[in-house]
Amino acid sequence: MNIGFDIITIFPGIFHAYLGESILKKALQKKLLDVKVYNLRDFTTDRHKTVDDYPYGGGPGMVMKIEPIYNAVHAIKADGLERQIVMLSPQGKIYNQAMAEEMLKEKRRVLFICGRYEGIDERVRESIVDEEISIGDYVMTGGELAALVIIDSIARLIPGVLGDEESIKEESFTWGLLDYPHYTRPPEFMGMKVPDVLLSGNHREIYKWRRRQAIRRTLERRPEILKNAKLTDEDIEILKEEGL
Ligand SMILES: Nc1nonc1C(=O)N[C@@H]1CC[C@H](O)C1
Repeated sequence: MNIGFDIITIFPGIFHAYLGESILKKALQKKLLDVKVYNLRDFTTDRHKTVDDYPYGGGPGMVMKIEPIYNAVHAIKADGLERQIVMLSPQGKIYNQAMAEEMLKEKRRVLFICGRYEGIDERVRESIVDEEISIGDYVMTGGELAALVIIDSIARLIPGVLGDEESIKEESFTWGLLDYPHYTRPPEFMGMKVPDVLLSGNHREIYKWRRRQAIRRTLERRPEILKNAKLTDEDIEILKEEGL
């Protein structure tokens, strides 16, 4: 059984739009993953379907109420499946590829609580949430994009979702490095030529060139991630040649 996602949001259409296209649409059709989207307003009890209210203590904006979220989580969990309940917020652990791989490996269903407004009543964090995740140090209008980023980056790791499983093995962060440069036809465009080695058909030389480019690019742009990279002795030689 593959990983599954439940999503609590006041904007279900955001998910239907993104998950209704391309690779993820096909993956859902092939049941390589499962995503259920719940409209938080369906778990309110008043005729206005209220999900937010004014903040105690005053201040700008509105705060998401705990009762609808509690009702939604309680109803979703009634199927008895074990879930990791994740709240998306800028105060969470910064998301990365290692977390994507870990969540996939755990295969535990993930329930996303997507915030809106100024934020969510703190008692949700205290009594319902297992983990808080942020996709970066910036503030969005809602947590929906964060949930989609996590779903997308995990789904593409599921065998059979991408056409070519090889691409996962050699991409940014899988080596623990930034990606190498990619080229396709034409071989020359406005005087810019494709590196000869890529036209040589020599797979060993092409691999070495790509590895060198990935190391060089990582050194230039993100030297801090080198310390966690899975470097071979040959890589160490390249680093020395690159002056490190
Ligand atoms: N960065 C992030 N990573 O995950 N979520 C966010 C994020 O900005 N959330 C918004 C904050 C207020 C609003 O409720 C939703």
